[in-house]
Amino acid sequence: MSLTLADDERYCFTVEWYEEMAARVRQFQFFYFVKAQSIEMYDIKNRKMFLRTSVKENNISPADLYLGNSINVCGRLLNIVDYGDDYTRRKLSAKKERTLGMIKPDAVDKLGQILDKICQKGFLISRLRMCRMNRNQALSFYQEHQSKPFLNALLDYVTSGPVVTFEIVGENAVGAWREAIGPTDPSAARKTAPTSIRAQYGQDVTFNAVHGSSDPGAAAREIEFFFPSSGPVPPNTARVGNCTCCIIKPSAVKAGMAGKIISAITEAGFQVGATQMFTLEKANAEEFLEVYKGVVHEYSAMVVELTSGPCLVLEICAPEGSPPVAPAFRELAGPTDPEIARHLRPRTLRALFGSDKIKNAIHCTDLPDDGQLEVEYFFRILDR
Ligand SMILES: Nc1ncnc2c1ncn2[C@@H]1O[C@H](COP(=O)(O)OP(=O)(O)OP(=O)(O)O)[C@@H](O)[C@H]1O
Repeated sequence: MSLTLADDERYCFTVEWYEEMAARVRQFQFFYFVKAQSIEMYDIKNRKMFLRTSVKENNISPADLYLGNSINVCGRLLNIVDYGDDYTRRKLSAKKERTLGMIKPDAVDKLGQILDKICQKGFLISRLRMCRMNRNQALSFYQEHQSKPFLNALLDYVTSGPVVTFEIVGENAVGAWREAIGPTDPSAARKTAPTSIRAQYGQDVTFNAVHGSSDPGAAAREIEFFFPSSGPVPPNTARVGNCTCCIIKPSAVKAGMAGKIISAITEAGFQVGATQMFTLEKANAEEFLEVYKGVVHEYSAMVVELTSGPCLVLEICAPEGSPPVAPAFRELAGPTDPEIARHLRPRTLRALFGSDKIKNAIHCTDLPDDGQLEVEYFFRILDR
């Protein structure tokens, strides 16, 4: 018996797409049919069907369907702005709680290890950026501690260097993340929650490595602080000096390899000057990869891969006075094809983390002179 769409479980959302050619935001009803594995979009203003496509072709799963997320459907970047019906709201809202996590300055050099641990604990990171707060911003973030005796020490601490902030989405995200980080004081954590993040990476009650929102209200406010839809945010930390660009590709992010790749990069002596999660529109991916158009016959597949989900962009830097970083980083990246890399250079990133020529774990800048340009593209032009 064939399944009609009317019998199928269906999730419905309101989504927005910024149509660049017309410079306007268009609204659609977005339908996700669970059993049929199909997607339909209905143009709200023009009251007609806009497109019908398959879930597989667009690499979208129910885990991607939550408010605030951006999904790529047929090359269009859609922002999920609201539930489209009560059934979807009831069914999905409890499963899609959000919270804010932060890696504090003393633990940012453990970024790879902490991200890996977050991933192993099964959390989904939906947005992430490295930034640096000034004192006023830190005071505003920690407004509930204005009268606490430790306020000054706390402000000194969180403004002493970059922090990495991220949004986690999932069932009971606030409580689950608080449990994962452990008690405020790392020495207590080492006794009562030895596998928690503070037990493993925290030093003392002030320098305790990570933050987690205390309740859903605080989470909403803190997410808005670091990821507002408009208005100022603490700036990203890109230095754009002796640097090169590395993109951990969507397939590697989805496979949970981002933390391990970052650890391999820092263990090889490179510094991560800045990092941010981006979900790219087709037009941006085409623009970024334009140098390969007509040169590399996998160009179209590279664009599809780069737009297939969130990627993590890193500014790779070397310590002061080092030789140009781009050629050295290309050595660590290894040959484009992971199969060749595994034969010739088995310790390179693509040999260790890539699966094929397109899903080869990372993009890295080809020509040394382009390193700054690629870093600027993400951190000066596309940032937010
Ligand atoms: N007694 C203290 N002395 C010094 N610093 C402290 C003290 N208590 C807390 N802090 C610092 O202030 C931060 C906020 O304190 P709070 O009581 O909200 O703890 P928390 O909720 O476990 O931590 P966070 O809000 O960072 O997730 C702590 O994470 C820690 O860095």
